[in-house]
Amino acid sequence: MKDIALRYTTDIISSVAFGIQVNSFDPKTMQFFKKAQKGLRLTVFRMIQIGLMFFFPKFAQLIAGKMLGSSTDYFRKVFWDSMDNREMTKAKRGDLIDSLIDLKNEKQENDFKFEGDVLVSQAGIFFIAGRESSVTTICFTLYELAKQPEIQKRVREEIHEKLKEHGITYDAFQNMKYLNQIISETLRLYPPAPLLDRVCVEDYKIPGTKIVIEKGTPVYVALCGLHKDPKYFPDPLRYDPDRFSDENKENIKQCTYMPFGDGPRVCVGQRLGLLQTGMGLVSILKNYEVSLDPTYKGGIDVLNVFLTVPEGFRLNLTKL
Ligand code: HEM
Repeated sequence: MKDIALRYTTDIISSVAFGIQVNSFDPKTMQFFKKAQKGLRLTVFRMIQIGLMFFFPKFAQLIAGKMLGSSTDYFRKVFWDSMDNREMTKAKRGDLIDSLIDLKNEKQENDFKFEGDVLVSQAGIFFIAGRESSVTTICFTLYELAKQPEIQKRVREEIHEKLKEHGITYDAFQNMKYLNQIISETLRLYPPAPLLDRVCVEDYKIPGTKIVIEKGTPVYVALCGLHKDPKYFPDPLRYDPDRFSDENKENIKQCTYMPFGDGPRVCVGQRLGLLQTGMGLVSILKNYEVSLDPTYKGGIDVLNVFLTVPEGFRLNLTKL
């Protein structure tokens, strides 16, 4: 299941970030997917590196590896081929490549210049941040729906009704209220990027305590703890999409639910992330009933810095 979801999001994000069409399901055209899998493979070294980037960013620079691992040269070439081709043809696709060409050609005002690998890494971070987060959301949603067939039945009815009204369109997804509630509830229990990192910009006294967080102190927000705090989400371990119904979501306190972060550094791909997660789920749920595989034990990948399903994640799909 994770493999299918990865191929699906790879095809979408490669289009958005690198401006190219790939088909990761076709053995003849899956080189891009294979290179992504190889470059982004989570080795112990890579996990240490990601951990250092979060907790000791200065130290991480000393042992900096390449963001796209051993596939960096491949992705660099794909990126520049796409940029050069776009500049030559002057075509516009409304994707990241269009924006990066504009940035590159603008007058560069200060010390930070949009050139060379700085440009490549914008596509790289989009690709990394946008691919696996939706895969995680798709997988955990299907897992929860397999555990709760009545929720699955209700959302499937909605999907069929809205597809009949609107076809597979953005409007259809916008109108699938229950599906959107389901995705929100999955992101509460399983936030794919479970740690927000900030640096305190001025001394701050925590109200009602004597504790002062000094300017310059790194601050980490652990989303799993926040999203499962019974003060904000009663019976927090229960998967209940109705927490996000129109009436109930009014009661969610600001900054207690932040699967996409918050403030000026909020996730730039939030809408796309929701859309690709939603459409992935629609494609599966409209045609397949999802049930638990008795050999699969559940849980999360405990070795990963990000929150994701463990190795061997599997579900049964039955064609309707
Ligand atoms: C379900 C899907 C997604 C989730 C849950 C998610 C979550 C997050 C979170 C929590 C952050 C940190 C925000 C903060 O610090 O306040 C973030 C940053 C970011 N996200 Fe997403 N994201 C998703 C999808 C996407 C997609 C589809 C893209 C792009 C195509 C994307 C691109 C980015 C980028 C570029 C950053 C900033 C990274 C940086 O500051 O270095 N995300 N995302």
